[in-house]
Amino acid sequence: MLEALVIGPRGKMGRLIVKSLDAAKNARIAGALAPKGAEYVGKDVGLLCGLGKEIGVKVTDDPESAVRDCNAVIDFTFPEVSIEVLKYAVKYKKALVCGTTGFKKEQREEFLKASEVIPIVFAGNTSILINHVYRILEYLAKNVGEFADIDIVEMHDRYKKDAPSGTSLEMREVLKRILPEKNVNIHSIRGGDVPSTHRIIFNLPGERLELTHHATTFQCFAEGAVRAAEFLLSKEKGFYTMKDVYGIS
Ligand SMILES: NC(=O)C1=CN([C@@H]2O[C@H](COP(=O)(O)OP(=O)(O)OC[C@H]3O[C@@H](n4cnc5c(N)ncnc54)[C@H](OP(=O)(O)O)[C@@H]3O)[C@@H](O)[C@H]2O)C=CC1
Ligand SMILES: O=C(O)C1=N[C@H](C(=O)O)C[C@H](O)C1
Repeated sequence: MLEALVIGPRGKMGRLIVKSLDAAKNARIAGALAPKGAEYVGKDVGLLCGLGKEIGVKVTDDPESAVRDCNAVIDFTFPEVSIEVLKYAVKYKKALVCGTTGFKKEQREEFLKASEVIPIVFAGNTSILINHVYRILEYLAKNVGEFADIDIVEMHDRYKKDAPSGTSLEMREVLKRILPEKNVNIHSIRGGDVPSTHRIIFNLPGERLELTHHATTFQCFAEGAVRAAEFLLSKEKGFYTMKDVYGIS
């Protein structure tokens, strides 16, 4: 059974992850970790996250006990926070789902290194459809990429801190693996309350293909995160992506 620790339960994603865990059959919310001294430390997680009921688990700001008392950590916060969380996950040998974006290269490498000890899903986008889009991009890159001008346009709400989005960077990585010399521009737009849109444009002389994914709510990301944590329970160590979680070959 999944006994998950949610990092940042008051966050946009943190709240939804708590809700998804509450709705999942074989899962329990083992804990919720807030920043040191946050005013909601000690509150019941169910009430904080809008479940409309107490679940008997209090928000804590003690990472040691929080990580020790779970079997998987789900973290959608900030790069600096996630790097701290990673250290505790390694110390207590716990599975880790990291959905945070905006990492520097050196920070990403720390996750790779840690995956020699613990199982990690590292994913800039946990939705099922986006992970199928990655597969479609491989196909297009192989078959028409050489002749196409390729651009990625991503749009998010005005509160999103990082740009380009983690998803658009992953998309470019997928394309560059097949077309290392190709210039793929990313165009980032921040505004209003758009949850998440990614459009990949393949421009050929005389024709154009536009592939667009819209997340209409953030629920798809939260459900993907819980599925990733469940996936990790049978793994001892290793670096996984959502393609592994969804079985996309
Ligand atoms: N992989 C994916 O599919 C997706 C990834 N994301 C990524 O997830 C990340 C979070 O996004 P979002 O939920 O919108 O951000 P929010 O700003 O809404 O939430 C971040 C949370 O982190 C908490 N936090 C800050 N410091 C600490 C700390 N030291 N310990 C514990 N918690 C801490 C904050 O707490 P407090 O509220 O107290 O300030 C806040 O609640 C971003 O990087 C975003 O890009 C988002 C959606 C999908
Ligand atoms: O709203 C966000 O923040 C999101 N972040 C991820 C990203 O950076 O790609 C995934 C999704 O686009 C939502």
